[in-house]
Amino acid sequence: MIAKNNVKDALSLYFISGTQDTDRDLHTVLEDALAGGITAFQYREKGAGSLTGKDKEQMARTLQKQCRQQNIPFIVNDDVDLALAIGADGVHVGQEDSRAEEVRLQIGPEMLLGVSAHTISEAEHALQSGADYIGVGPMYPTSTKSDAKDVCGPEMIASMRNANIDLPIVGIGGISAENAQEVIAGGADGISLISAISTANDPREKAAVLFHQILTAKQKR
Ligand SMILES: Cc1ncsc1CCOP(=O)(O)O
Ligand SMILES: C=C1C=NC(C(F)(F)F)=NC1=N
Repeated sequence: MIAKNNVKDALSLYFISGTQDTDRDLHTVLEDALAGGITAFQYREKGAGSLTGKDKEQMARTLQKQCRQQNIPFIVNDDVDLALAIGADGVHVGQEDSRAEEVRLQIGPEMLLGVSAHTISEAEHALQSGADYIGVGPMYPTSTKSDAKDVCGPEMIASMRNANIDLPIVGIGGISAENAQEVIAGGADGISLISAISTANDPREKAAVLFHQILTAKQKR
């Protein structure tokens, strides 16, 4: 179980993927990304052709093992039952209905709870619901999530900080090596991304470049 006192560091370079996000074997992509220096991984199996049931559980268990070997937190998107069944380090849920409070009761105080937030009020609600971190976005246009909300940009993170929201925040949506620094400059503790790594020719190299960008941006703050 990840120590809750260094969630901000753990979220510096937060890779998210499901089998739908790459043409390669996801295990290989994750292995490369871990070698490149990602600090957290979220298994997000979503959309047409995604794994379900036992296949999904087996995939989750093998990916979790890869993360465990590197002492990297393994988070499950949405599927709380799966997260509990395999003893994941955390779950990430959307803001819809009062899901976050319910999920916190289901997972207990130890597991990490991540909540998506698109506005200051959603961020405050997530905080009250017991979230350990919030994912704010989309930072930039993205084609990875078809139902993504309007682009809010790193400015949204800055306004959350000005509203004294000091929960760990990761920016998400359309993040690449070219704009990662802006997201950190906006006040994020880390960046989370899918396609920049899942579709990279060399996921290891890409992760290393992104990690360096984040360190550089954090030193400039
Ligand atoms: C899951 C999610 N939530 C907001 S945007 C997004 C997709 C991010 O994918 P990418 O990093 O490829 O833009
Ligand atoms: C929709 C999402 C929004 N944010 C995040 C995270 F980056 F983890 F915070 N994960 C998601 N699946």
